[in-house]
Formats: sequence, C-alpha cells, structure tokens
Amino acid sequence: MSAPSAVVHHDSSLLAKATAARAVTRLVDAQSARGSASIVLTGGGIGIAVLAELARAPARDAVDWRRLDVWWGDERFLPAGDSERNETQARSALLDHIGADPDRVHPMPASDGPDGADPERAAERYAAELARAARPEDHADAPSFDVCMLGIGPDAHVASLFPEQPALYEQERTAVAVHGAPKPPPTRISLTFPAIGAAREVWLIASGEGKADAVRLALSGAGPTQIPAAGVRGRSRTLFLLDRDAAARLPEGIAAPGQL
Ligand SMILES: O=C1O[C@H](COP(=O)(O)O)[C@@H](O)[C@H](O)[C@H]1O
Repeated sequence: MSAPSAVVHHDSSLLAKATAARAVTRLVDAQSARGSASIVLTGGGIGIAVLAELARAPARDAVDWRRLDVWWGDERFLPAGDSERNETQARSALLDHIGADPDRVHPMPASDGPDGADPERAAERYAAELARAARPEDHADAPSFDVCMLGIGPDAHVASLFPEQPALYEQERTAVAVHGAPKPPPTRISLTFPAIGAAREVWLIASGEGKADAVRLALSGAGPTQIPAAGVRGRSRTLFLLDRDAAARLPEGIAAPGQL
C-alpha cells in the first residue's frame, strides 16, 4: 500500500489534459514492461473530460490500444446505451475513437443485460470476469490494474462506494450491487476496496471547489466509512490529481508549495 501524494494543476482543463498525458505515459510503460496494459475508467464530469482529452492527446497512438484491457470502477445500473451509463459516456468520449479490442473492453452489465434487472447477479458476473482475468502473480481475485482512475464526489464517494453504505465493509467480493445511492440513479454496481486495492496505481481525480472538503478529509486521516476516498490505495502509488479549486483546503505538506 502506498501513501497518497497530490499533484495540483491550474484549472480543470489543464487537469484533464495533464491526466490524459500521464495516462499515455503510464500505459506505454506498462506495455513495454509486460506486453499489455490495463486501466479502470471512472465516470463523472472530470473523469469523462480526461477520456475526451485522451482521445485528443498528441501522443495518443503511442499506446497500442489493442493491447489494453478496459474495466470500470462503477456503473449506473441502467439499460445498455442509456446516456447516463458511464460506459456510454466513455465510449463516446474515447473508446469509439481508438480501435480498442472489443474482447478486452469489460463494461459492467446493464439492467437489460444477461441478468436482467438483478444487480446482485450482474455484480457477481463482473466479479467472475475479474477473477478470470487475474493471474496467480496478482495475488487477488482481480487483475493488478496498471491504473485505476476514480472521481471523488462532494460527499467523498469514490466509484459507487458512498459514505456509510454496506459496500464499504466488503472484504471478499470484488464487485457488489449498490442500492439507495444518494446520487441518482439509486441502483449501481461498484468495485470494492479490495478490487481497487489490487491496482498498481490509484488516481483520484477531482476538480472544483465543491470537492475541496472531500479532498481535505481524504488526506487528513479520516475513516473510510465516512470518507470513502480516504480508503483507497494503490499497491505502488496513490495520487490525488487536482485543480487548484479542489486543492484549496489541502492539509499542509501534501502538495509542493509551488503547485498551489
Ligand atoms: O456518479 C458518479 O459520480 C462520481 C463523481 O462524479 P463527479 O461528476 O462529481 O466528478 C464518479 O466518480 C462515478 O464514477 C460516477 O458513477
């Protein structure tokens, strides 16, 4: 588990561009080292903005997109193609433009998918897919994702792990159904802390003043039940990627002084 650090960018546009550039470098390095790479995508405003910037990044095709596994950190449990699904938004921002291998794109099931409107079974299906992709050297029921991107909600939720909800206590399963999410839609599927913790690098990306308290608490030793963003760590690196507004109340010593 890695201690968190923060990088602060001037505004949300630079945050999205710089995070996209960072992703290109990270995926190229992973493909050079291991032949293929894997990434977990997030939804939300800045998460989708990063994907749109990735589609536009000058060095984008330094990544071999056919040797990339694409997963999701969470999904809104809605019919396939619904414009509110994180998958739909990620496809239109990035995946439709890069020639990814369809067999290596792993969306979370939709509410009109093979399990119908049963989010528990859909989450089990996703957990089984993660387990099939894990190798013995991953020492987990999920692959060691090269990057796991997460947004942060104003309430400090990450993926669809909301404060005080049962999913936060999950220690075994890698994907669970979420009911009664305070942000619509109420029914979702989410990776759990153990699945996110399998990632080599976890990037928490936040933009805007509305996230400043959540970011501060996540970096101040708060408990993950109240502040889920405090509970995620990558095996090698945990990085808060912020704009100045989201970083406005960082605890001292977290970002280099020149960055603010
Ligand atoms: O609903 C969701 O919200 C969070 C945060 O979104 P934001 O728009 O406040 O940045 C996102 O990380 C998650 O993937 C999504 O399902």
